[in-house]
Amino acid sequence: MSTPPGPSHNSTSKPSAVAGKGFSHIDLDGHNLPPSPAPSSPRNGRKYALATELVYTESKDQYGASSMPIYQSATFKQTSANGGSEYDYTRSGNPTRTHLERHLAKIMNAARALVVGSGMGALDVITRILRPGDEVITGDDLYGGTNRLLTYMAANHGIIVHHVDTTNPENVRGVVSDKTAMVLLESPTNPLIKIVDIPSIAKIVHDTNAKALVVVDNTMLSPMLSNPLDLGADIVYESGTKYLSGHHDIMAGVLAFNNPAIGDKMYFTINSTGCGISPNDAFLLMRGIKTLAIRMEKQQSNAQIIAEFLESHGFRVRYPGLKSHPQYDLHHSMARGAGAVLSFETGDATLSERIVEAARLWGISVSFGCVNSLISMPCQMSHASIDAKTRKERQMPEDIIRLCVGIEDVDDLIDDLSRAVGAFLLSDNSFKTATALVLRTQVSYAGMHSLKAKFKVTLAYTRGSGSDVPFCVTPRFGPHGNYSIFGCEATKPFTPYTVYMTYNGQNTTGYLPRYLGEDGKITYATRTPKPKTKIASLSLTATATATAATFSGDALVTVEVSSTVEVGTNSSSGRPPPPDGCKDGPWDKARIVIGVFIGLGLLLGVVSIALVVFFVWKYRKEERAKANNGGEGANVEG
Ligand SMILES: N[C@@H](CCSC[C@H](N)C(=O)O)C(=O)O
Repeated sequence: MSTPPGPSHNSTSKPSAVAGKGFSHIDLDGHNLPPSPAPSSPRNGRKYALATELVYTESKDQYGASSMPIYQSATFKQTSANGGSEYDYTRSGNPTRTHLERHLAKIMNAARALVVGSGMGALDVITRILRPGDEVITGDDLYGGTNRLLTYMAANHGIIVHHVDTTNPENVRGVVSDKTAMVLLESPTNPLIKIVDIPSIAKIVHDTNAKALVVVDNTMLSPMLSNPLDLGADIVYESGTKYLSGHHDIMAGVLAFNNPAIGDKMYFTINSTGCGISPNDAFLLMRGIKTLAIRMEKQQSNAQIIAEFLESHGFRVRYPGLKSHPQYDLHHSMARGAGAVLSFETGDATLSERIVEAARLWGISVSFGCVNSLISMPCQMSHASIDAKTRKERQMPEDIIRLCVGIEDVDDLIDDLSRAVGAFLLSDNSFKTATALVLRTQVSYAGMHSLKAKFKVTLAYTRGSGSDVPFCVTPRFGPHGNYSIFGCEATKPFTPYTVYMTYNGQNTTGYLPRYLGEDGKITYATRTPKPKTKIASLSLTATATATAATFSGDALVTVEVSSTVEVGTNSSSGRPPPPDGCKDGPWDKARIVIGVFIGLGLLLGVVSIALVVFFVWKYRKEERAKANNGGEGANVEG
């Protein structure tokens, strides 16, 4: 292996005098540099909790601007021909970028951070230290772009890449050697959400080869949830396009290190190749970072609810916030949260595709970390650059759907997902899953009565077109006999609102049961835009057993289901149910009448005022005209 300008690889070494020191005018290859290539981004040191540090900045702006201005300038005037100023040229450095880099170094627990134009740009800077013959060890599940760059380097630059299952550190031990120049890790991996034991791998690697660099892509967790430098990594990089900026309106890549020699090398490449972030994007990234904590908290709590929702409906969900994740403990030993990216499988790639395309609120988009929720099929999108054969070898499920959860109202997200998922689950060969949905039927009810009832439900399903076909089966009992509909059903958390139903082939939306008759008959309140009555604590659980199930084509199929419903409450909240199903009760009618009266009264008032104003105006006008006529006459005569 040839020797690039080499870092000491001592991951424990403390920051040198990089901070605050004038930049050396001799570069790593011993050349004299033009004056003042921009300096470093020394760590200011964290004093407060991370959420505080994210918004707390110290800048030496000449006017004390509380938000670091955008220095939209390519060049900087110097006080003498041989330097004298901190900046000369924005490729080398720019005050807006330096401010951002200092801030990032602080929140990433790094001695130094550097920012470039994209996450892949950051990896490019890192991998430029590799030389022909160098070996790289990386995962068998990793972001498609990373895989593409490594494959390119293997084909063109003589790098040897080993893909191993990094969830087992022993697999890394099996290939690490004195030829290993870099071990490149993701945790969680993208998109299979596998967890990698960074501290164990870092130890194995450094014990075997002190020169090998452990590099971690921390994009999925962000500094909010993890600091891989504290776990033994030598370099951490992130796509700033994602959680750090949070709005999918810029591209950015961040690199951070503790070893100053590594920092100098990375800076050398950035200055030489000109990939540093622009002042404008540096400003936007800085602004985004300030809201990282609040965004991540909301995204993460939404993700947890959504993961539980999908899991409770029988899907195989990959998310480290779920106890069922095989590496739950490992993840939480390294990170402060589970993040907001999860994936799940449907068992069929075409079905997954249809689900993704049926989503409305969830945008079909690559990337993650945005305030908006996104849905994607990695094999066709973010990881499409990994060829199908390799994907198969690496056991990447073609049907995997990746969800990147945003900050929207979680009930809306679940509604949309339920509808998208449900639109296709009750199709052809998927009935088993549909049955699972039926069995988990659980609704809440703002009722006042107690009920113990046994009943038999006949469920009819007409396969419709588009995504409006509801997915879950909810028994409906009305005064006109027992019949059934398919409705989008909430489990946990309870979604009090929309139910998508088909009854007699017609799609309609409405709410979960509001009315429970004295006779134990339940009806739905349909076509109600918002529930007027707060859903009370009463819960109704229906269990059902499917006895027959064959769906084919567009045929109407009848499924016999016997169910038991138990409801028990004496809740006194809410108003009494109307006597007959969803018909409006006396109070509803009274409210309509009162509303009409108030409306008419208001209208009458407005019209009366307008008339009075008009007549007063008319009267005054006539009076003025009369007075004017009289005056003019007098003058003429005089
Ligand atoms: N067309 C792009 C796809 C970018 S995917 C972005 C990303 N990091 C993710 O995981 O979604 C490409 O080919 O790189």
